[in-house]
Amino acid sequence: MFNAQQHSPSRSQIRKSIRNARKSLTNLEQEQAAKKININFFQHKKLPKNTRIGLYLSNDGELDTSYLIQSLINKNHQIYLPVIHPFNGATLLFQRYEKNSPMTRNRYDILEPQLNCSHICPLYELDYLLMPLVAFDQDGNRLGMGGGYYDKTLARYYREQMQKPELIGLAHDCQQVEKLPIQAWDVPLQQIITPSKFYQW
Ligand SMILES: Nc1nc2c(c(=O)[nH]1)N(C=O)[C@@H](CNc1ccc(C(=O)N[C@@H](CCC(=O)O)C(=O)O)cc1)CN2
Ligand SMILES: Nc1ncnc2c1ncn2[C@@H]1O[C@H](COP(=O)(O)OP(=O)(O)OP(=O)(O)O)[C@@H](O)[C@H]1O
Repeated sequence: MFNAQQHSPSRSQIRKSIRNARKSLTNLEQEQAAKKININFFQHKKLPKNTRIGLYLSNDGELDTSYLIQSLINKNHQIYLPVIHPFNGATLLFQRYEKNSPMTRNRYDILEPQLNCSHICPLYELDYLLMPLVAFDQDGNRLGMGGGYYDKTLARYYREQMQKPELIGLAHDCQQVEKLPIQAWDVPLQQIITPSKFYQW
């Protein structure tokens, strides 16, 4: 495990080192991790019918969500993916994703659904938000790609202590660090699922 306390690395140093670590995983390791996360998720979460789940399409060595998305769709749950807000460019909208949804690439070359306002779900109507992350620590703190998209999107949710959605991080085991240097706007996670562990705070 990366020992953040001993070397006191900055957020950007941790970001760089963990992004390299997850990008070095082989295709086989990624595939095995994706299958394990699928099993691990359903072992820990018993979903009522038609659960609304915010997810993401993997990029940059992130934990591959494709098996999990397929399983959730097969069980008739509703999947929503992040779309970078077309006007403010700083927060995320969550839009319904189905097998034939038209997709487009955002400014980071990540696939997102083509904006259709009638398919957007307000954040507070999602039951779960499964979030990508670069690094997490033993207190459930999350470090992302550095755009602040999730933190800005969740700012009101955190301030007003909303009940929904439940925030769950998905990560490879190698993305865990001992302690992250945190910032005032960081929104901690309630659970983190890795291929081998389930953390809850
Ligand atoms: N799969 C996935 N989708 C996501 C996120 C994510 O972390 N993962 N996001 C979570 O917020 C948002 C996108 N945020 C991102 C922020 C920075 C970079 C990135 O690659 N930055 C480059 C610099 C690119 C540039 O400025 O042109 C880099 O740091 O190398 C990617 C995504 C929305 N969708
Ligand atoms: N609630 C907020 N209000 C205003 N600015 C914010 C807020 N949250 C984050 N920011 C800004 O966004 C920038 C990036 O934040 P941070 O490094 O925490 O992103 P991240 O968590 O790594 O990325 P992401 O949430 O996109 O995965 C910071 O410079 C910060 O100024």
